[in-house]
Amino acid sequence: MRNYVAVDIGASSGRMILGNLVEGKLNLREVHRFKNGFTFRDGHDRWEIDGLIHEIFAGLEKLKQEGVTECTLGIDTWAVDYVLVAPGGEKLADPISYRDSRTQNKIAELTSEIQKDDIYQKTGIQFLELNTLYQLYAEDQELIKQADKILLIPDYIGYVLTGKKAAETTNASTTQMLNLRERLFDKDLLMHLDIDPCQFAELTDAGTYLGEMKPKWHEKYDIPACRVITVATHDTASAVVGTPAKGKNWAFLSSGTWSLIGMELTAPNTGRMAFEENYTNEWGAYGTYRFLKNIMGLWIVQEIARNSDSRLSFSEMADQANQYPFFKQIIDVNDPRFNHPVHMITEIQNYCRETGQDVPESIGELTNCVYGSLALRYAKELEKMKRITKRDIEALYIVGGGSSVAILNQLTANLAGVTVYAGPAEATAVGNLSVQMITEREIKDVDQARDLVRNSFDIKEYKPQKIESASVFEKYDKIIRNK
Ligand SMILES: Nc1ncnc2c1ncn2[C@@H]1O[C@H](COP(=O)(O)OP(=O)(O)OP(=O)(O)O)[C@@H](O)[C@H]1O
Ligand SMILES: C[C@H](O)[C@H](O)[C@@H](O)C(=O)CO
Ligand SMILES: [Mg+2]
Repeated sequence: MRNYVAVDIGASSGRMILGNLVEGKLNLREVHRFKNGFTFRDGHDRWEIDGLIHEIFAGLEKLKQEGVTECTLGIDTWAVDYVLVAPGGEKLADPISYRDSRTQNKIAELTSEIQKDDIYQKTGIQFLELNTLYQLYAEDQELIKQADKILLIPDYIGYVLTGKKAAETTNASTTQMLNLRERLFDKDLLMHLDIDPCQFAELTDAGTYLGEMKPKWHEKYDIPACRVITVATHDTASAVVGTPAKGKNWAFLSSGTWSLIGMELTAPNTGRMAFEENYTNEWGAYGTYRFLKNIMGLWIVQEIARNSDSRLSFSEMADQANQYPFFKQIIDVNDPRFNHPVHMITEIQNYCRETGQDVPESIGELTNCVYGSLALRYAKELEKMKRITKRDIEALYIVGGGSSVAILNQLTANLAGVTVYAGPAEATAVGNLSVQMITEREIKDVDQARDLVRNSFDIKEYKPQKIESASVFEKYDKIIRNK
């Protein structure tokens, strides 16, 4: 039996999951879980990248102690953030989080120098201030000059483990610097940022063998022999691979810190409506495109938890949210004020006060407000996607931690009028493992992987129930318009 290990590090948590194929089913076992998050250091919000790498070795040591002597390993993480690597291979600084304030107003500045439409036609990527393009535009230019390589987070971790540098395409596309037609980092954008093309590693597609674990790590840690495979290293791309979809007219919602709602296309859509609605064409595994929209997601719930000292678990917060009527308060979850406020609870309360709504006080009321507002935004975006792609959507597959929120799944089904299939919560890790198994030829392709997911996990179905939604959408539109 072959051992596959997924290292899946999201913005709020990381996990290492052992996957095995046993009698036609995918067996998962969580080996190690750890917290992730950024702290304010040296003038910016920074990730503890050394700490994350230490957690990977801790998880591998646990595996070895449990008798696993060899495995393949794939790494996926959140997008856009990078490490500047010196010619000697050491990092020049701890990576800065995409939520850092350094990119505020950088889209306006850069697009006063390069037309927004030009950037979109080159890259097909949504305009978000967190994109690598604006981070590098805001970066310490001296530090960039010292960098031999600019490696995105999962590529950097792969480099530390194996000594091999790569720029995996699903994650590289999130930089908003890949040229769709040339399938290279766009020369004009690089020149505008005064970045030498060789400061990026060679573009590498998901499903490529990267290398063995460096010998020095076997001297330092008692770990299995690992062959590292470059998977779909953008966590959302792995989540899409691990989505148990079948047929054609389906959409996905990768629901975690972010809610990424989209469709898997075989060609990018950079038409006028896609541009005006700020839809993105992130590259998917195996030549697909993830036509999607970033929605602020359960980050807002995470911050409510943090503001209330996490005295309730996420499931207790969901239970309490359920005790109140939905849509009593509605917020625009994508309002930039919710990106990184000093105090999320206060921010939500101020928003409700400013829009003439009752102010939510308890954790239950606040969580209720967020869930109702998310479900409304999901339904709105599904409608937009149908108009832009001229394709019907009959099913929405919700995967990730957010798929555990039954009421959110049901509200979404009711408002969108589509059947929602929820799970697996660890779809990202499942997609990571699937690409490893395809690369090792233990399974044939993504279709077979998705069949496997359907047969291996409990996927819950939420049929749309008839609700009076017209007034809810009217209230939503009025609040969003008048905010
Ligand atoms: N049992 C639960 N009940 C309610 N909400 C839950 C539950 N479990 C997880 N969640 C929600 O899912 C979110 C975490 O989802 P997930 O684990 O997919 O995120 P992540 O992988 O850590 O981060 P990222 O989205 O960056 O990948 C939590 O913030 C919480 O809101
Ligand atoms: C910035 C986010 O990381 C990115 O947009 C999103 O796709 C993601 O990676 C969610 O984990
Ligand atoms: Mg995740």
